Amino acid sequence: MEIFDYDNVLLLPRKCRVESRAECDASVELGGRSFRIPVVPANMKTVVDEKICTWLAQNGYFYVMHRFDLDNIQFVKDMHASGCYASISLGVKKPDYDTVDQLVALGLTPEYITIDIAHGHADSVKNMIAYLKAKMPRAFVIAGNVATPEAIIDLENWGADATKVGVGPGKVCITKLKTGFGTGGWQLSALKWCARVATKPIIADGGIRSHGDIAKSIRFGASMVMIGSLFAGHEESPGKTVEVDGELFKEYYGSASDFNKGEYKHVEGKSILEPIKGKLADTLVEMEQDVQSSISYAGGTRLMDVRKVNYVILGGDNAGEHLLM
Ligand SMILES: NC(=O)C1=CN([C@@H]2O[C@H](COP(=O)(O)OP(=O)(O)OC[C@H]3O[C@@H](n4cnc5c(N)ncnc54)[C@H](OP(=O)(O)O)[C@@H]3O)[C@@H](O)[C@H]2O)C=CC1
Ligand SMILES: Nc1nc2c(ncn2[C@@H]2O[C@H](COP(=O)(O)O)[C@@H](O)[C@H]2O)c(=O)[nH]1
Repeated sequence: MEIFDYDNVLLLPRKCRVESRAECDASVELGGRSFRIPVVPANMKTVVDEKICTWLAQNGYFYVMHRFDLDNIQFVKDMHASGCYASISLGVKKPDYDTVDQLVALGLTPEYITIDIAHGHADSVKNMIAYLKAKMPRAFVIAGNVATPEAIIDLENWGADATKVGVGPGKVCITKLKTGFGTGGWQLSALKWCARVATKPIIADGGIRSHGDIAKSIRFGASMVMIGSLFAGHEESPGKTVEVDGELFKEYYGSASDFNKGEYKHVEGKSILEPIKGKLADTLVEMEQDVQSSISYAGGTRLMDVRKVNYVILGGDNAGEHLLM
């Protein structure tokens, strides 16, 4: 198997087919809705809150609300009252089943439900998918996180409508160090490996460090990417603002960090400071423009044209040009 990651792969251009990058369509379809870009901010407490999720939904973007210290019922009610789709996260424990029961009792169905646990290739996820499919058959269920083709096959067979790939590549992740497991350092080739067997959309989660990594993820089989660190340092970001030597930063911490959990038990995340870099809306526009440029370099007009390009691996044992024959 070829092992590579975002920083040692480059995509190869094909003859341009547009006169302007504005002709390139960066939108993607997921669960029956079209979104402006194939990007979703991570469902983490220092990345999204109710206000940001509402703004994203109202402006044509996909969002997944986090599941920590949150009244999911009220959130779904508020989103629907604002005329927006509701996209929530669930775990696999008793309170998560209670949430589903309450939503059903109130006749509320979130349009998207993300089952979000560290080790998503598990019977606990199988059981939750089955419960959701029985109680809320119209909800689009995303399940994760996983790292192998076996896991993708199982999650899809268990009924997931999409899967989320990435165990340990995140910027505030310490899973690799604490457990010796994961896709940290080879997330892009893990994505490629998983995509070979996938028949439903994959969300590539974690490890995106620059906008060009979005196109690379699409090339290797993702339909969408989930990003935390690139979103955590905006003026509106929910993390605490911290001043260091006259410079402003935002706190960004892992969902499995003691900061999020409130205790030091099974900690697999840390806290860092992200420099503040302006408004979220501006970053999203820049991402859209950069994805449009990627599509134009791919010689295409639509997002999935990026899948057709060749690539090179720089350095290492797998170095070389990889041509689509
Ligand atoms: N993408 C990634 O690499 C990672 C992401 N995270 C994020 O952190 C948050 C908290 O995750 P998580 O701790 O799973 O959530 P929860 O604390 O809600 O745990 C979910 C369930 O999975 C069990 N569980 C968790 N890890 C394992 C494991 N390695 N093996 C067996 N069972 C396990 C837990 O039991 P018990 O606690 O008793 O073991 C619990 O029953 C989530 O948002 C998750 O996405 C966390 C780590 C890695
Ligand atoms: N191993 C851990 N992974 C975590 C934790 N909290 C979140 N995450 C994952 O990271 C991505 C975001 O990655 P980034 O590189 O874009 O910053 C997020 O979507 C989760 O999958 C954690 O505590 N430990």
